[in-house]
Amino acid sequence: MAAARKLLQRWAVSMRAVSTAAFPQRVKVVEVGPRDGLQNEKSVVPTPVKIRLIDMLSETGLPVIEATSFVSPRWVPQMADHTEVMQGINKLPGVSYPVLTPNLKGFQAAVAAGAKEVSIFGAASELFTKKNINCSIEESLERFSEVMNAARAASIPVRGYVSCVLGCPYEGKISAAKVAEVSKKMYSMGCYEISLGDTIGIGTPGSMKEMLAAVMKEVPVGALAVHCHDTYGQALANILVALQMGVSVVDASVAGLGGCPYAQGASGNVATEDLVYMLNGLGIHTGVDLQKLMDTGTFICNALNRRTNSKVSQAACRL
Ligand SMILES: CC(C)(COP(=O)([O-])OP(=O)([O-])OC[C@H]1O[C@@H](n2cnc3c(N)ncnc32)[C@H](O)[C@@H]1OP(=O)([O-])[O-])[C@@H](O)C(=O)NCCC(=O)NCCSC(=O)C[C@@](C)(O)CC(=O)[O-]
Repeated sequence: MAAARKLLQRWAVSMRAVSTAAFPQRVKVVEVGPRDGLQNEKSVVPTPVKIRLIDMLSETGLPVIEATSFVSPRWVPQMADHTEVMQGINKLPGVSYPVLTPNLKGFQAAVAAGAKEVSIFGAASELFTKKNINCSIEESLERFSEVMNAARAASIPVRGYVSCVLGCPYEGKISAAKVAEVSKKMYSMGCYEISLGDTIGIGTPGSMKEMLAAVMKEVPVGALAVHCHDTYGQALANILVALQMGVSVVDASVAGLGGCPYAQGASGNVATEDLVYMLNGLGIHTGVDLQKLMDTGTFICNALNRRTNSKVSQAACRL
């Protein structure tokens, strides 16, 4: 493993020959593996495994680890142990552990379990919104404003997701104007950050550029994040375009775990290991220890009895 580490560092340094003038100097990596990664697992992942995963991720230097979601256990049984997870993890100072809350009920349960930050999740597609949270876009925004009011009263920061920004499993193409409209509404409500989700990983650098250009007219780039699933192998390329356009917050999932239960066939998010490797190569600071991250990926893949989706971890295993 020490040899693998040395080689990875050497490659990362040699890659810095690439001009980095156009990129942000620092990127905040938002780890979504414990939530986005595990919500779609067929067999129930034992709560102690989830807690160990989050505790290992906390030791890697990641600043944000999305821990779980306070959604209906009938809709997403895999997240039914949200309270036990929130109360079982070792919360390190300086790391935030946001959770998903679709409505006021979820928000109240999250706060009771000790959450200090939450995320609301909307979409730029009517059909996806219906399948995912059982309401229209307009109704979802009404529910979110109740969450925002309660969060404001409790001084809890709220992140907003907009799904299907580059395509929808039910409606197909989604216009950049619609993504910009929903993003603007969620930002105006008080979300401190809007994470733009390519839920089915169908985007390309071309469609990412067009969508971001439209959204950036409505929401400051400093308040934007990208959340790229890797279904079509485009995630890193799409993220690179986002970085070039000034985005400095990127979501990722350790070992590339995951998918959305309401987006059939969608694969996991970009693997955090691959993202950190690319950012290291660009000389962009993340504060994340790649080796510890790879060890964490190995832990969760062994626990789930599956192969990692991280190309970097696959390569390191062959060294
Ligand atoms: C939003 C609901 C609850 C509406 O579901 P509903 O059935 O319309 O809700 P309802 O208000 O009619 O209530 C029905 C029952 O659910 C209960 N209920 C109501 N709310 C909650 C709650 N918060 N927690 C626990 N229970 C709840 C409520 O109390 C009631 O219980 P009953 O009286 O029948 O016993 C449901 O559709 C749901 O839970 N959906 C979650 C779907 C989900 O988690 N999807 C995955 C996350 S999104 C994603 O992955 C995309 C993202 C973020 O990663 C970005 C990207 O990739 O694009």
